Amino acid sequence: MPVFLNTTSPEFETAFQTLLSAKREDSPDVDAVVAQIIADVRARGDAAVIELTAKFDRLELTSDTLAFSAAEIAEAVAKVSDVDRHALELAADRIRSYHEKQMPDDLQWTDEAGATLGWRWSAVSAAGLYVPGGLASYPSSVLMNAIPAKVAGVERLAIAVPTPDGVVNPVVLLAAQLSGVDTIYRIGGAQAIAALAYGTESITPVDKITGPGNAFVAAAKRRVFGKVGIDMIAGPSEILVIADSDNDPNWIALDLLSQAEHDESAQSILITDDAAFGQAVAQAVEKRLKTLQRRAIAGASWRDFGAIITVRDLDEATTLSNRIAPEHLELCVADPVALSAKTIHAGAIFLGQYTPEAIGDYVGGPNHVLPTARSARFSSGLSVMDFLKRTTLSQMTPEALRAIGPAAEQLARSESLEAHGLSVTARLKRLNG
Ligand SMILES: NC(=O)c1ccc[n+]([C@@H]2O[C@H](COP(=O)([O-])OP(=O)(O)OC[C@H]3O[C@@H](n4cnc5c(N)ncnc54)[C@H](O)[C@@H]3O)[C@@H](O)[C@H]2O)c1
Ligand SMILES: N[C@H](CO)Cc1c[nH]c[nH+]1
Ligand SMILES: [Zn+2]
Repeated sequence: MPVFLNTTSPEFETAFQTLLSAKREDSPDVDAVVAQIIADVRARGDAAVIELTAKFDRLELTSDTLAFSAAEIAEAVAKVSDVDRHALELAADRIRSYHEKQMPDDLQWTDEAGATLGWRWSAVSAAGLYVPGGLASYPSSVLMNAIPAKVAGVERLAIAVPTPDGVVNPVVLLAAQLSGVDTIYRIGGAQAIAALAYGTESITPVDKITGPGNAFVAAAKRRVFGKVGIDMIAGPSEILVIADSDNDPNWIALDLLSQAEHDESAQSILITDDAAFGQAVAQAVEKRLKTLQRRAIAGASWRDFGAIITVRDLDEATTLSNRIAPEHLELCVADPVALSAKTIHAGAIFLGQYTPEAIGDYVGGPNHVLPTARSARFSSGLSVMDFLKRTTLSQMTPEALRAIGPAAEQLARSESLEAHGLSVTARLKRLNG
């Protein structure tokens, strides 16, 4: 059973704190293993990647087969049904047009001192997208990672997807093709991250690595950060639903289960101003769990991390929601726009009872790679900005240098950085004759 909390109870604050700090991920000591794998890939390149792929994915590769060939991709993609293709194309189109609107403008102006200032955006040259293997291999996540990169203007896009026993999801390959991915490597884990970051004889290094993965992938991303950029370390999925009693309990139960079925460590929380409605949702969840395909995973998540919180009113719901800072927030209330306006910490907000979170996972348009584990307090979901860098621009005229140079000379003196000051002084001397 999930926990049932009520804000009128004297024990509420302690129980809520426990909910917020629940440790939802096993963190086995993988870092030492990952450090060793990265060192091995750096030292031995292809040979290390090939050996580790044989060991962990039971797949024998050569330098020539690390990447799928064009013929292999075409053969796999031909197996995708028309209905799957059309759904993926619709999703890709909607994700692309949403992300196109995120592109920021360059800006330049001349200030009162006569200095021309500004900034210019440019894309990273190459990005590597990690796609988890096996059952966790989601074509939708390929679109969500690759399309913003392409919209940002990334020239070279590579994917690393492990294919345990040689098995690959053809829809993943189609998603890569639709998004404009150049190369698809059939490798995974820390060795894939190391190869993308440092390069090998057959794998050209990239500048930025994005995408989710297991503990080995996450530890490797942390370790290669600095050599390359990374997006974030994504944790287990989360959903918080705020719902009044004017909802179908069955719909809300399914929304809670939609994230619970991702992972035993996922977290689904309902906040409602009607205790009886909360009970009805809890019953609907139990009923659904009897037949859901992924009931073992969803059931464990709901039992260990699920919660139903009864509040006095919807203002109190928003206060709690901002403290939780969920990855996904559904507002199934009469005036979702008003509640949304009061929300300051959430990765993505879904307004109204006709906007299930699953729409955002696939076809809404906004990105589904979002901050988890309360990191929505200080970060945002994946966007074109993750694949862009901002370069600042400054141009002084003689008048501008005369106007602001002396202050630079003074600051250089106060920092005892003589050459700094002199580089300004030398120019001012010439200008001032
Ligand atoms: N947040 C999201 O959007 C999202 C989406 C999809 C998947 N995921 C997460 O991605 C993860 C997928 O995990 P996965 O394991 O199925 O696939 P994965 O691709 O992340 O990892 C598979 C790789 O792990 C490495 N590995 C496994 N055991 C190892 C060991 N003992 N030592 C060294 N390396 C080892 C192997 O190299 C293997 O290729 C899950 O945690 C899932 O929740 C998250
Ligand atoms: N909800 C996941 C992110 O939290 C993303 C996803 C992919 N497929 C379905 N859902
Ligand atoms: Zn999902």
